Amino acid sequence: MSAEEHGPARSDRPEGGRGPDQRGGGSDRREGGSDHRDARGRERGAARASGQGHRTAAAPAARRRGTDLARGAAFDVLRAVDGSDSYANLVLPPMLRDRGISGRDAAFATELAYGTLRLRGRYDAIIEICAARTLDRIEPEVLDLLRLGTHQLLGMRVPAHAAVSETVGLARERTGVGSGQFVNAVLRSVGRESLETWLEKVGAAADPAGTDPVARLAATESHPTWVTRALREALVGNGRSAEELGDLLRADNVAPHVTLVARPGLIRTYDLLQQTRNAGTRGRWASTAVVLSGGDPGGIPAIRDGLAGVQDEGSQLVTLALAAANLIGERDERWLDLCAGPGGKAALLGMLAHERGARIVANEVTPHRVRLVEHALASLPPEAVEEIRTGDGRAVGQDEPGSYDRVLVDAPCTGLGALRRRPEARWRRTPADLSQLGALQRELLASALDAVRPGGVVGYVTCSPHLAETQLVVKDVLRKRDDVEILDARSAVRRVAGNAIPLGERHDIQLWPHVHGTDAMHLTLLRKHP
Ligand SMILES: C[S@@+](CC[C@H](N)C(=O)[O-])C[C@H]1O[C@@H](n2cnc3c(N)ncnc32)[C@H](O)[C@@H]1O
Repeated sequence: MSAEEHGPARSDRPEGGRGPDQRGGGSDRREGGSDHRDARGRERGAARASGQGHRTAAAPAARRRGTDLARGAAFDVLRAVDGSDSYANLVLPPMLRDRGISGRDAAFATELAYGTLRLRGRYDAIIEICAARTLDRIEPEVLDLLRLGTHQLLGMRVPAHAAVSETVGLARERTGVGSGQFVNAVLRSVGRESLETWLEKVGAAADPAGTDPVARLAATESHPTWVTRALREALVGNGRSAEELGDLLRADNVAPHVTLVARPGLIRTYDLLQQTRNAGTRGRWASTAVVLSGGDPGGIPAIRDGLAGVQDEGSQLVTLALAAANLIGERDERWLDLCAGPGGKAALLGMLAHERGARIVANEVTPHRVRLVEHALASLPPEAVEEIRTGDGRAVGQDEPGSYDRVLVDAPCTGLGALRRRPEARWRRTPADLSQLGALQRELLASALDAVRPGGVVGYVTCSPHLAETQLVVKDVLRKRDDVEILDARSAVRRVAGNAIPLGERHDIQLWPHVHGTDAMHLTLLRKHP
């Protein structure tokens, strides 16, 4: 899972660890990865020359074994995701380690597994056409093999003969000779057309009358239709054009660069940059952000020592903005992170508080995620942290009314703003999640507003742009109270990101992957009347 996490606890990785697509061993930033591969799918030409490829002196037989192992690992990841609800980014890295898959083979396996999962919707539509049968009439294991083969053909540009023969070989090994023939026939059919032609066909199948561009985009850009419609509504509801939808969906299909946060007071951004040895550049918006062009963040000393972490720039920005918001009244000494696990924002917030002589309380409901918060805050000076506690954030407002100067509610949400980081997430979520999470989001925000002192500020944050999790939650909670005003969060964000950052007409903030290069984070700043 990513450096940040959203939604009910499903991942147990400390902030400093590698997130989805935040691994070493390669990058699948292209929609489908490198386009320079030799007959066995290895990178060559520009990709190797740029140093992305890991050079080895391995003999051809050993190389062959490497790519076979990589394809086998990608298949096993898809099976784990399908069969046991596992998360690809939690399953793949240890699998690569256990099987001794490294360097270019690890990069190949990563591209293959994550890219296939992201583009599954698109590939399923193509496979259905080529197999001339509905997907429910294909064995799940065989379907995964077809998806992997299709991604090699259309997403990774592995030469067709290698993509087909290697996948057929894997099919024979894993699912029997009969399935090998079927896989061979379907993949040959896939390989007969270009990606562009397939996108035309898939789009036409999804929108035969030519009247439903959203259904067409959902199919071609591989998002569930309900998610696609919700993202369109979110664009429009935030004053952006529905015409941007394609760009947004395409941005979701590209793995983001790993972004680091230099925790203020622990390390300067300049010094973190030095430690990246020319692999890092400054972030676009947050003064704390360093963007890596490649490599393993775990190898950077500041990450190992907890002076820096892996954190999306949007997460940094909303945290910095909460700290920059204007309070009324002098006191600014107790800050609360109501939903802190696994602790990325709490670590940044804690250091921002410390710089000002304030202290943070980090609250989290799930005990094992409290351990992650403890890990994330371990490198902070003891005087920065008042308490790390296990508790239901919904009770804090009643238990400690008016106690805090600043409160962060980074609410559990669908995570629809971080799809680029979580290869399978878009296929897991359902509209039913919205109502379950919506009730919790409202209660947590109401509790935070009770817990903040008069004149204090609450930051309501989601990693989802869905209107039902953002604007509607705030509207509903405020309908029941008259002691709160919505601040113009744009001025706080401009103070920390500069005036060039594109923001809309609204007082709340919605960031976008295709505009800001961040996750689609939402921030509303609310101040209690003094
Ligand atoms: C979006 S994540 C927070 C991410 C975190 N701020 C970070 O940057 O690392 C939401 C967290 O809220 C927690 N949570 C869910 N229900 C809660 C509740 N009732 N009270 C407190 N925390 C809750 C989840 O376990 C999850 O860890």
